[in-house]
Amino acid sequence: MTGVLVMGAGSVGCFIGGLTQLAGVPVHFVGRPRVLTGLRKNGLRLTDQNGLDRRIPALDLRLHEQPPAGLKPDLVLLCVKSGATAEAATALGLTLPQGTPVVSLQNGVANAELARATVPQLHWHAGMVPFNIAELAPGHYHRGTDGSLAAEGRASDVALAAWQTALGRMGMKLHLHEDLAPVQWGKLLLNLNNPVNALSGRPLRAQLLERGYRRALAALQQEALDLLDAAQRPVAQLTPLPPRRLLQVLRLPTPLFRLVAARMLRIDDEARSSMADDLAVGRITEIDALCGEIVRLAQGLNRQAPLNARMQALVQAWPKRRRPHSPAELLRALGLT
Ligand SMILES: NC(=O)C1=CN([C@@H]2O[C@H](COP(=O)(O)OP(=O)(O)OC[C@H]3O[C@@H](n4cnc5c(N)ncnc54)[C@H](OP(=O)(O)O)[C@@H]3O)[C@@H](O)[C@H]2O)C=CC1
Ligand SMILES: CC(C)(CO)C(=O)C(=O)O
Repeated sequence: MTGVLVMGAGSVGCFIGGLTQLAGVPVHFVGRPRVLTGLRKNGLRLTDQNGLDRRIPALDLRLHEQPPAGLKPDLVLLCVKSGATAEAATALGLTLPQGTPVVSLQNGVANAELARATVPQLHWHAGMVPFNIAELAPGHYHRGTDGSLAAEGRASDVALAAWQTALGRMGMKLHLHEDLAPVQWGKLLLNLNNPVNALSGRPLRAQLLERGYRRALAALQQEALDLLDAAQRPVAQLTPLPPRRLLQVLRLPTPLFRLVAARMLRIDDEARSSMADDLAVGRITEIDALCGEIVRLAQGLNRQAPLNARMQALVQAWPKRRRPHSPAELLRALGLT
């Protein structure tokens, strides 16, 4: 590959862009001054829970505040939060040659579609990142859980196939799917934990070890799964257990949950959801792309999604509250006691 452009150098962009560069592909990073300053000062360090610890010196990083004019990357990775999709897509559309492939590595099910509607001249692919990435220090990004990447595409998509090969050199798998929607819905179900985690104020592992938070998550997922069934939308299984079986496991008492969900609990002690990061620094969250998507799914069926709607309201009310919800408070607020 001659070059990859990362649009949105943050946790996902720096980690996956960094791996791509370590695989021998020149990578350009477009990001905010706060992030670029850290990268210029410290270089990029990538670590993971399996012992990865690699550095890219600052001098070897290609850093930009805007997509550079005249650049013709083989592939672009869109790594901004959902609320920034339209603006980032527009900036890409102004500089990239027509037909440049762009993979959205964002959560939610609608980002690639929104980008396509905003800038139809680029070639948009949905994508999915299953693992957690945290910025541990300026320039240091850490992967705290496992999993393989997925993207909408075929082996005949030259740039995607080349990226897949490059990532393979770094031990990272990328699965290509002609239709990514079932995978995206499967990921969205898992991401219904993002607001639970964010409102808990705890790291993911500690939060999942509290039965009250797991009951809240199971209720949100059950509401979503019932609606997905009613809408006849297939949902891919992204965890060792099928989604409905996972609901039962989430509701188990904690000692049993620890035993049955040992693999799910292979999470670094400090890992938090990306929404927890947003609440911590007062950014707009992706709640509309997660619970909001379930509420819209219900509306399309002339039904309601009261739990996901309440969760959406709780996250939106965070700036007034700014105090974590205990498990009992969260269950009460969702009407689950
Ligand atoms: N972190 C994780 O563990 C995972 C995240 N995801 C998903 O990946 C996506 C990215 O998440 P994450 O990496 O955590 O987000 P981050 O906030 O860490 O990174 C995104 C970065 O892009 C910047 N940005 C936004 N718009 C532009 C622009 N027009 N030009 C340049 N930079 C821009 C943001 O700046 P600013 O804050 O100023 O907008 C921010 O620094 C989200 O959809 C998330 O849900 C998926 C799986 C795991
Ligand atoms: C990996 C996962 C599910 C949880 O960290 C995530 O997607 C996020 O934090 O947004």
